[in-house]
Amino acid sequence: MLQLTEDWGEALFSALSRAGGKAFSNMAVGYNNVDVNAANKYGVAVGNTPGVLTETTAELAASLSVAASRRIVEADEFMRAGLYDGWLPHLFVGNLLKGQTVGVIGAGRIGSAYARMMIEGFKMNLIYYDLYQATRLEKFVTAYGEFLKANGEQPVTWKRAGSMEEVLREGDVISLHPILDKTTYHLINKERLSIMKKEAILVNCSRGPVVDEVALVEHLKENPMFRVGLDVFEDEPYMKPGLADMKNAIVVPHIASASKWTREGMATLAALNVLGKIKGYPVWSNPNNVEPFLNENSPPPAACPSIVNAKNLGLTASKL
Ligand SMILES: NC(=O)c1ccc[n+]([C@@H]2O[C@H](COP(=O)([O-])OP(=O)(O)OC[C@H]3O[C@@H](n4cnc5c(N)ncnc54)[C@H](O)[C@@H]3O)[C@@H](O)[C@H]2O)c1
Ligand SMILES: O=C(O)[C@H](O)CO
Repeated sequence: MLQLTEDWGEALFSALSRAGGKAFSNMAVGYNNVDVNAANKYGVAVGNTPGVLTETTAELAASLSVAASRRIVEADEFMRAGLYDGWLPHLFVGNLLKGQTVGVIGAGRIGSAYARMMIEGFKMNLIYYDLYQATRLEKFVTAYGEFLKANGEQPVTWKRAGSMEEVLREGDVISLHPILDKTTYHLINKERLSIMKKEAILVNCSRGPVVDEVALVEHLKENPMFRVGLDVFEDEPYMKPGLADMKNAIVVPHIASASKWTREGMATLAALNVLGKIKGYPVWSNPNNVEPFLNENSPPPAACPSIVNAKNLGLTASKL
């Protein structure tokens, strides 16, 4: 069972295979640190831990969105520094979320859960960009909009953007939730930052290299009302020079999945991926529904919860 901080490629899979190893599992849903082709070459099953961190990660992205919008960290520092001198109309004025547009790039499990939180919680309108249509999310927003309308409130709306640029131009709060691969590396760069609203909020709880962090630091310097909430960084555990000095950045150390329930669930799923393979179990048919593996009151199904290269290795699917 491995951490996302370790890069697994040809040399390690070859060594694992020589040592008789048949399975490997990241204790993470993202597996950009794993060369799956190399694992395929040596017949090693690669596990990950989907689903169990969806809500926890989305909650952190929502927290960063609110904290950045309302300048909570800056205000906390100000208060602790003994600088508060009494109420003032212009003290830490931030952005109202209600009625604004939330932009989601990568509307998969976590992106969709985050979108729902911002829509249900703050009655924001949605614009999203993904390679695939997020049908369930669209249906939810439509139904919620109708519910609000029936109650005499302004309905929320959704739009699937034809391009990422459309989201960047229209979003007031934009949260990044794609996988990291070559199509999403430096997806947010100097040019794309320049088309965002001057007072927009950008949140990244996906992977650091999705954002060109050097360009971001420059943008933060030039646009003091542009704010970011970052859980992940290009060169973890380091930040690019200048980022730590920016008042308009909130930075936390890759804790998006750090709730007790989720971390225990991730450990359980990663262990069951490896154990299941050793026992010769088939692969669970729906890695988006891993709940049966997490029930403390009943034994887990006789299956590997999530093997990303199951098809490549010709592993059988569970009939459970
Ligand atoms: N910060 C953290 O602690 C933390 C926790 C969990 C997950 N993550 C990251 O979040 C990622 C997403 O997790 P998930 O469970 O929602 O995965 P997911 O597979 O359900 O969602 C990823 C979405 O990204 C979309 N996508 C892929 N390439 C894209 C592109 N070029 N442009 C736009 N969209 C694209 C996919 O179509 C998919 O809908 C993980 O891969 C991981 O890297 C980080
Ligand atoms: O991909 C993941 O699961 C995270 O980055 C760690 O929770």
